[in-house]
Amino acid sequence: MKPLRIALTKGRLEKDTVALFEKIGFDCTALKNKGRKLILPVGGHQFEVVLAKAADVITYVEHGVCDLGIVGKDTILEMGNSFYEVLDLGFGKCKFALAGPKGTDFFGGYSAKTIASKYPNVARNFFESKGMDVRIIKIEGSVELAPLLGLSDAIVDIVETGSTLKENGLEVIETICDVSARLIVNAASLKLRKAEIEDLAEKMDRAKEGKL
Ligand SMILES: Nc1ncnc2c1ncn2[C@@H]1O[C@H](COP(=O)(O)OP(=O)(O)OP(=O)(O)O)[C@@H](O)[C@H]1O
Ligand SMILES: O=P(O)(O)OC[C@H]1O[C@H](OP(=O)(O)OP(=O)(O)O)[C@H](O)[C@@H]1O
Repeated sequence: MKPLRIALTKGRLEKDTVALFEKIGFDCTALKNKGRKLILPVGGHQFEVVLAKAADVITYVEHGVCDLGIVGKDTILEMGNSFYEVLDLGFGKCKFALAGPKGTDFFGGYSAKTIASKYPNVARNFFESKGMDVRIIKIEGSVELAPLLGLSDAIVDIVETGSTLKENGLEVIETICDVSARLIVNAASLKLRKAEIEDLAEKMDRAKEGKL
């Protein structure tokens, strides 16, 4: 049987994923000593971990070239989902928030607002749910710069500790929703390799709860 292929978001979610796999008892030596290699065996040759950017994790799972993926809820909310989200992994915890310059009355006044975000769809849905018409500008990173430079009135972005906002004179105006890492599964894989996938998800769930 070929290994189950798991797309894993490079960066912040890697360490916690390795810790969870090791709690289950999967050998992560190759993943921990990966160098520049992008496809690594985990748990002997039971699994193959593919290291990818967050949005690409979803693309690979949707197209079925990876059976499973580990990705933040932020990326799922932004990109939509034609896959199954089977488990909240309980790490990579942060929030989506609307934030702006400290002390400004964002919802006061009648002028049309401009919002900068790396997550334009999340921002659009948030303002649509409020019945507010805003202009949204897509920014690729360090979104906090946009209001500081006068490009936008506010931002929709991830907040974890709040340090980036604080150090740049910004504050949360409204929290939008919680974000954490999720286990996602390709629809066909879930049918064809149901037992293996359910077994893995159950192990990850138990390890997360400290029951292994
Ligand atoms: N400050 C944060 N605190 C906690 N989790 C975060 C934080 N920022 C991002 N995340 C989560 O970790 C995931 C990966 O973030 P990471 O910063 O590693 O890469 P990225 O922001 O998607 O892309 P880039 O490589 O361009 O920085 C995010 O999609 C989100 O779910
Ligand atoms: O509340 P904090 O703990 O300060 O974390 C929030 C920051 O972390 C993320 O940025 P990241 O470091 O991923 O860089 P980016 O802005 O380039 O995406 C996010 O976009 C915020 O800027």
